[in-house]
Amino acid sequence: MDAEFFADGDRVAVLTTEPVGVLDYRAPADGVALGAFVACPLGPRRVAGVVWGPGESALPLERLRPILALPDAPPMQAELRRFLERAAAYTLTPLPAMLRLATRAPGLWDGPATRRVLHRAGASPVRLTEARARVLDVLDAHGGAGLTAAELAAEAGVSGGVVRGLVDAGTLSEALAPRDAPFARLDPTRPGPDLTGDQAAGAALLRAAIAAGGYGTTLLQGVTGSGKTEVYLEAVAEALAHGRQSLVLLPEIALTAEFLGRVEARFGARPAEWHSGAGGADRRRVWRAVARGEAGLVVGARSALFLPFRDLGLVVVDEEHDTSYKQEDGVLYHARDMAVLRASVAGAQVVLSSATPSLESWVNAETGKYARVRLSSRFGPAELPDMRAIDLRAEKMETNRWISPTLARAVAARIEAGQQALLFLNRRGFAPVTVCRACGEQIGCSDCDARMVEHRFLRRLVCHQCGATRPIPETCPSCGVEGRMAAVGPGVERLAEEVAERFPDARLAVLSSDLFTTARALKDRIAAIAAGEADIIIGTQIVAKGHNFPALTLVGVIDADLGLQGSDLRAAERTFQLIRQVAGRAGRGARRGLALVQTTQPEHPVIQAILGGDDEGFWRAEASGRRMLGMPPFGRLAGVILSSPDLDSLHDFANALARADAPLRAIGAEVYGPAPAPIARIRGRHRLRMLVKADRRAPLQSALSQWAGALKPPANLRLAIDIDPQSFF
Ligand SMILES: Nc1ncnc2c1ncn2[C@@H]1O[C@H](COP(=O)(O)OP(=O)(O)OP(=O)(O)O)[C@@H](O)[C@H]1O
Ligand SMILES: [Zn+2]
Repeated sequence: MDAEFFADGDRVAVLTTEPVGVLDYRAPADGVALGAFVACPLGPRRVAGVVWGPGESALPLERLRPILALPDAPPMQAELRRFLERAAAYTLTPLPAMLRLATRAPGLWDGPATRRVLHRAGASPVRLTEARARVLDVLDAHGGAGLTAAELAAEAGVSGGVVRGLVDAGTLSEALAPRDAPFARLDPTRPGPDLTGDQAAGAALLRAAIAAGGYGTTLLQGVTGSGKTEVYLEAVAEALAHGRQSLVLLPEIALTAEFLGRVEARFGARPAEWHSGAGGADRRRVWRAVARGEAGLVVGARSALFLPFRDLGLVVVDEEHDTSYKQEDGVLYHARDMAVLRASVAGAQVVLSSATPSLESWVNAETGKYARVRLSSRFGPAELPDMRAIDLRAEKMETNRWISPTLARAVAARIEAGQQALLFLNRRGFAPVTVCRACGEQIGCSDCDARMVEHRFLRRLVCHQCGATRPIPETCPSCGVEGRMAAVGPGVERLAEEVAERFPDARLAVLSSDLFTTARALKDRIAAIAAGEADIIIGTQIVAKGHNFPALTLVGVIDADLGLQGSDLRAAERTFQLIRQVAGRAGRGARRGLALVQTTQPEHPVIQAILGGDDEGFWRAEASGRRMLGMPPFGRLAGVILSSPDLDSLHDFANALARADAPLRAIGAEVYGPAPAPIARIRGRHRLRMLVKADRRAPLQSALSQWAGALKPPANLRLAIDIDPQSFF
């Protein structure tokens, strides 16, 4: 067994966050623990690292430089170190890059500043006014941890004078405490809502799994509005009762506002929040509270998986099918898979929650690898929406109009009745294509193989690949003819224009990620919609996820065919999930909802599956198709993306790589390509793709690293390997 502590002058190996990886150093005078977060000199700089084990270099001890341990942070647990190693091996990511994900809390090294906080010191004052009682309640809710006078006054909703009065009376006294304010303790003994039979059975199963300890994964498969959140909060309660921490991953930070409120209603306090949009001080506070075990529940984005939990007992992946769980740049990882990996290392339970699970998770539940909890009806009187297709071939569509007469009538009827309607179009901007009517030229990005998208709110064309913008031209850049540039096709902004013309008195809300500069603004907008401050909501896929809009009774899908085009392996699955999810926003209140799906191919099997309600039949058909082709989850894929500004050297290297495929053939894998990527150039870099397909049990990662490691790419060429790719652009 490894030593757990290194004394003064011992030789230690430190994993740094730099590309050099592990380097040997000398333990400092006070010694240092295995896993300690340290700062170590590297040339003229000081870099972050973690003590990874005993040093192994042959350098004389006096040549090694000493390290500095991070004050008042517990060492990284063996569990997290093992997880980082296994995640690195699985995703073929260098370990230092993996460690960077686990140390992304700015200001960790700032001095241990203190702040003045108040504690209970004496008996309650004789004159216990209601305001004073509130202050004491707030302090008690924080479990004895102190708060500053200002925090206390704000949280209790009283003036500073009330707090000062309690100090003068001797009930509170001031002390110095570490700078970061503590998190209020969540109380798992508070009663939850009365669960329905299905919900109670599911909650009991999850609670028992947590009480038993150890790893396990459960698929929580319940229709939209069935109360999945209530059920997994019972699992959180059980983990809290056992003194273990929980992590709830949400696919969209706009969803956290509602979730925080529900946690507060259930446990009497708010959880810690972790996402990249949070400020540095907030992140440092969460990181430390998580490391010390003081934060019982963290809600966050996928990067929260790399937090240094003291005792992780539960990970929930809400909307587990959501595509945003796959990180598509930098370290390429899938948060759902990494959640399962981390939990298996930590001896924790995983709950994957969805109305429309990924085929991967569905198959794992079918084969018994995952347990399953089913919720087959909506909570309370709410029913699942009625779903119908609108056959666009039979509708009289005006040019440059996207709302069919049938859909327009349905919208008008809802507004008349004082209800909300949602129109869904998964396309940002005003129009996807700007074309010259004189010569047919389509305006493209100068650095990418992509058309520029008109954004009318910005009054500019935007490249959705690289973000480059330019003014909307008056004259054609190709033929020079003036005044013939035209917008072709719809985006949400154009749809909004049509809605404003057709329903001039309706209040519109357009939800598209690019229209909100801050997460706060988006959250506020969503809360306003839920409160009824809009009649018609127009949105991209951000409206499909988990929102509760009680007055919403009609969902119109503008173009159901959009996702069915192309040859993407998951086109059918994604379309099914997206349309089902967005339809699931309708009729969550007292009135039954209706979803109208505009399509030119109502007989298409995927459209039929969406309308028909035979979900299990759809997944079975998808699964058997994939099994026949040896595609995931029945076979394994790795995408290889090669990019370079220089096309010739890119081709040469890709061809050399393809010829050197012996290590891949040795495991029975097939190699396809190289071929130009569907988006053949991004930010001035040409792109080629290869695809490696292997048997489910083949040692794919080791073969890939042997293969790609044998050839040295020329300068400027980047090679990225995407294990279990979700996108193929
Ligand atoms: N047992 C219960 N008691 C009271 N309210 C409940 C109960 N179960 C569910 N609800 C309420 O029903 C609504 C839907 O529940 P919830 O949001 O948990 O569903 P969901 O399955 O997560 O939905 P979706 O998949 O669409 O996000 C919520 O407003 C929730 O508070
Ligand atoms: Zn571009």
